[in-house]
Amino acid sequence: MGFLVQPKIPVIDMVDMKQSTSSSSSWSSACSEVRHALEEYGCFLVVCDTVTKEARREVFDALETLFDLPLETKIKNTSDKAYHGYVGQIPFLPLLESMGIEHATSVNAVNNFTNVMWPSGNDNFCRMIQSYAKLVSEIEQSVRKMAFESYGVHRYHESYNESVTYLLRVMKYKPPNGGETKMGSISHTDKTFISILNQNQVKGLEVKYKDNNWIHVEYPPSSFLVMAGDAFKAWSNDRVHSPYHRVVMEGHAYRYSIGLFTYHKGIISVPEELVDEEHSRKFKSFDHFGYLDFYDNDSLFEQEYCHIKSYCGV
Ligand SMILES: O=C(O)CCC(=O)C(=O)O
Ligand SMILES: [Fe+2]
Repeated sequence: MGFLVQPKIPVIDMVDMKQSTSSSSSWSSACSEVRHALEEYGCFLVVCDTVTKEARREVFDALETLFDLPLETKIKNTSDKAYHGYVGQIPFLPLLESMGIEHATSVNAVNNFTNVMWPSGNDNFCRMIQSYAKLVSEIEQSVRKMAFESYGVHRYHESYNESVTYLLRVMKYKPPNGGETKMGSISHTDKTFISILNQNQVKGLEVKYKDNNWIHVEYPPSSFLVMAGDAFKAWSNDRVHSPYHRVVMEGHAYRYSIGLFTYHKGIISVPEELVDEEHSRKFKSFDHFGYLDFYDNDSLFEQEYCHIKSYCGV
């Protein structure tokens, strides 16, 4: 009789990578691990000590204070882009509230957001959030560099850096009352290139594996979940998997989470190196924010089908 082994999200330790040079064998084996995790799971947990325990705690304390602001203040978080401003009060998702801070690695942009929320200022919030976004954006750049390198297309890394834009989204999920749905967020794929997530001590995130079973995300200490979005899937000519995921709330505690979401200003094209006889072109060049609009206007947005294929599949 065999035992069923539950798949587990891979954990990649980057603490010791700082000393590695791009030509070292530990670097190239870490690049292969990143690629394997992205292709097999569409995500992995990265252990990284650049954001201290203290800084994480401060950020989650700050989120509590932010969401405690009156609703009329929070809805002032607006954007001309879908899913970039305040989201909440949704009848079929009563547990969720979230807000977005565009260009979150820039002090000025975070300052603008802070001044809308606290017209008399909140320097501490601004400093903490901008510094968190900056440190997490460095993790994003490292993992993207590793992925590009393992596909042999590192020459695109710098130009991608110039067109990347960072959205920091913060989420609050209240615990369900008896009888209320437990669904904190519907099953979806991210529309990003890469998303980097973190949570307070309250679990709830689940990722769908390729066998259709849901894996509960358990964050090891000092870790972040790196997840590929649909834009990465299309860029990689369908090699990278962008997994369905959802939040299911159990218990009585409030859950807070924070995600750094990357979008690409302008057009994304599959690198010519990733198209050959064995791998015919699967995606046309596409406008990343155009895809976000397409998804936002899709009457089937709640359904699990490949939205990116429908937008720009060949
Ligand atoms: O709250 C989480 O951990 C995940 C949130 C999420 O999937 C999203 O905002 O796209
Ligand atoms: Fe998501």
